Amino acid sequence: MKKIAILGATGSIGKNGLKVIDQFKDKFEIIALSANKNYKLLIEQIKKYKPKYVSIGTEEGYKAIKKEFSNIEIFIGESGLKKIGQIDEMDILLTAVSGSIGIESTIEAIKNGKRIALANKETLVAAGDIITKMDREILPVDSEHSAIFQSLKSGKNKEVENIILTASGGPFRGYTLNELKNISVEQALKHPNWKMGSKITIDSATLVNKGLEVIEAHYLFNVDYDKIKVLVHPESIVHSMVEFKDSSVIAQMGMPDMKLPIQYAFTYPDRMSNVELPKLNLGKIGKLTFEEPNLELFKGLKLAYEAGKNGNGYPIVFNMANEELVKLFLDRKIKFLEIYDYIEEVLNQFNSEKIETVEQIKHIEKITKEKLRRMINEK
Ligand SMILES: NC(=O)C1=CN([C@@H]2O[C@H](COP(=O)(O)OP(=O)(O)OC[C@H]3O[C@@H](n4cnc5c(N)ncnc54)[C@H](OP(=O)(O)O)[C@@H]3O)[C@@H](O)[C@H]2O)C=CC1
Ligand SMILES: CC(=O)[C@@H](O)[C@H](O)COP(=O)(O)O
Ligand SMILES: [Mn+2]
Repeated sequence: MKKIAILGATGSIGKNGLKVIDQFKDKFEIIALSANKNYKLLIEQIKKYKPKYVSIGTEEGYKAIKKEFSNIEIFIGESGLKKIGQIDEMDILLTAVSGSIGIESTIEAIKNGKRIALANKETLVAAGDIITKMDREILPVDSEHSAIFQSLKSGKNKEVENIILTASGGPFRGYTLNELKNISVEQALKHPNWKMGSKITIDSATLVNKGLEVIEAHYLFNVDYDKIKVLVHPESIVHSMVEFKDSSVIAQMGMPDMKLPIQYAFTYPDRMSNVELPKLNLGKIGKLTFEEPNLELFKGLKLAYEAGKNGNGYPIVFNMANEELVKLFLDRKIKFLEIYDYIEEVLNQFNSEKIETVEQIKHIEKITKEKLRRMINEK
């Protein structure tokens, strides 16, 4: 039995992770679960999966869980997430929180030699310079990176010519600048193919998600940015591709369902049948289409390439500015295109520094948030 801990069990990836575990009761068991605000769902999950440890984000949630369960260890807040990362009995940590809040827990689990099933891309974007220096086993859960990981098995790393990340293009593919000016929150939350949490859904609409994924791919696979390409593929069936030196292109395909990459990260190097996973029927789908992304209009992707290439703290600023701006957009405090404007402005004001510690990351994140607040208030 492999023991799995889930950071962010109440979210979209967390719940899909639990659905995978439901199919393999003889192979996986839950050792720990975490949530932020949704303690009611966490309580239901505790009843079903009987974890030994849980972590919750709020005092109210802590009290409610404590009242109901006397036999589990309950942690709270950011330090609670870190403690989940330190659990010795755990075999695999599924990092399914949204945002760079997952950094410390992920680093703790890596230090302890645990397998990371990594969905939480913001953590790798912000802490890639630290994490890539550690001995680690990271199995990508992000659908594109799982596809690349699988496709890379067809050749040697030094034989890779290009990594081609596919992008759905989001709900605003083909829109004009004028049409993008007055996008509503409701429009931006309608992803054409995937049902995901609100933060990543907005990131998909701005193409910042693809930008984060470019940086994620750089850190995961140690590939230069000029070899990481993005191709818009509105059907989200080809999850990504690897082009090798002999011009052979290997792609991984499947229906858009996150249970597959989650399961592969749990079962790797084995593959297992799961009746819950939808079969791909290309005959029924008919056409697969591809087009180049519009980097001038969807500036989030262009800014991500620049931040990634600059390195030295720029990816931290890019990511944190975006996290804050997405919250403001969801709260209807800024407009859709202002996400790009403010990211660009805050990146322009940053002075690069070599990243060696988590404290540095936290400091840069704090300064970024302060700068943004000032910029927005002064506007
Ligand atoms: N959803 C998807 O299909 C995909 C997601 N990803 C990545 O996976 C990660 C999770 O995405 P998704 O599942 O969609 O997100 P959701 O918003 O659905 O879930 C986020 C989870 O993290 C918890 N959480 C949020 N903020 C905090 C915090 N400050 N402290 C502790 N816990 C917190 C939430 O708790 P609560 O609900 O209790 O408040 C929830 O359990 C992201 O990094 C995303 O980019 C990658 C590929 C696909
Ligand atoms: C499911 C997944 O991995 C998401 O990151 C997805 O890729 C988002 O779709 P976009 O291609 O629209 O960003
Ligand atoms: Mn993805």
